[in-house]
Amino acid sequence: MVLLDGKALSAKIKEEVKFEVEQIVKDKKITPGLAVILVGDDAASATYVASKEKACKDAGIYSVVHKMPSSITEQELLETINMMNNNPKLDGILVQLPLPKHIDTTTVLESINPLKDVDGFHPYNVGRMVSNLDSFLSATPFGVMRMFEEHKIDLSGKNIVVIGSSDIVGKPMASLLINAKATVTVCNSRTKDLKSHTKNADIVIIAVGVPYLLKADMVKDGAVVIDVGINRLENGKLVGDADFEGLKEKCSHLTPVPGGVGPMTIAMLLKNTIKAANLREKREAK
Ligand SMILES: Nc1nc2c(c(=O)[nH]1)N[C@@H](CN(C=O)c1ccc(C(=O)N[C@@H](CCC(=O)O)C(=O)O)cc1)CN2
Repeated sequence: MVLLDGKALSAKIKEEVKFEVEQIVKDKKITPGLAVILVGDDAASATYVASKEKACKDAGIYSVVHKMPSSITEQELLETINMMNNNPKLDGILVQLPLPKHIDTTTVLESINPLKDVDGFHPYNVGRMVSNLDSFLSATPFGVMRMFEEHKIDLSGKNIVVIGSSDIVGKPMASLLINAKATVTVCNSRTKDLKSHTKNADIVIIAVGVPYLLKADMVKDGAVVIDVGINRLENGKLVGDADFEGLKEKCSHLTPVPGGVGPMTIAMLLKNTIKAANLREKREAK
C-alpha cells in the first residue's frame, strides 16, 4: 500500500509557493497578501487559522487575521469584508467556517470579491469550476486533485464514489472529478446500501465526519481511499472517516489521518493566494 503522505507533499508545495512569492516580489514589486476573518471562539477554527497565519509567514506572504466576537452582527461582518475588498494590498480574503448560526454563510461568502475569493466558495468561482473554466478551487478538493497528480493516479474512466455532499468538499470534489472524465457517484446519509456503491469503486473519497464509517469489507482489492474526515474521539485521538488499520491491507493507496488531506488544505490555500496576487493588476484596472 502506498501511503498518500499529505504532510510531505504539502511541505513540497509550500516550498514551491515560497519560490513563487520571491518571483512576484522581484518581478511585480508587490507582496502577496491574505486576510483571514475568524468569528467566535471555536477552538478547532482558531487552530486552523493559526496554521494559515504561520504558513503565510513561512512563505513570505503578508497576512492579517481579523478576529471578531461571535456576538457581531452580519452587517458588521459584511462591512469588514467590504473594507478588505477595497484594500489593494489584500489579494485574498477568507472567512473561516463555520460561522455562528445567526449569520447567513451564503450572504457572507457572496460579499467577497470573486477575484479575492481564495477559498473558491463564491458562486462565481463555483460556477466557473463546474464549467471547467479557470477559477479559484476550494482548497481541500484542490489538494486531493494535486495528490492524484503527484502519485500519477489516473482518473479518466475510473469509477469514483464520493461519500458526503457538502459545499466545501463533496460537491466541488465531484465536479473536479467529472471534469477529469471520471464516472462519479455521490452518496449521502440517505443513500441506501452504501456498500453496493463503494464495492464497485476504483477510488473512494469520504468526507462525512463519522469515525471509521468506511471499512475494509466495503471496498474492492486495490482501491484508492482518500479520507477527508477529521474526528476527535473522546480520548482525544484524531481519526478519519475510514478505518485505516483495516483498509491498509486492502488498498493500493490510502491517506492517513492526521497527515493526509488536512495539511494539503493549507498548502492549496497558499497556491490560491499566489493566483490572487497575480490578479492584482487586473483587479486594480477594474
Ligand atoms: N474558510 C474555510 N473554512 C474551513 C475550511 C476551508 O478550507 N476554508 N476547511 C476546514 C478547516 N481547515 C481549514 O480551514 C483545515 C482542516 C484541517 C487541517 C489539518 O491540517 N488537519 C490536520 C490535523 C489538525 C489537528 O490536529 O486538528 C491533519 O489532518 O493532519 C487544516 C485545515 C473547515 N473550515
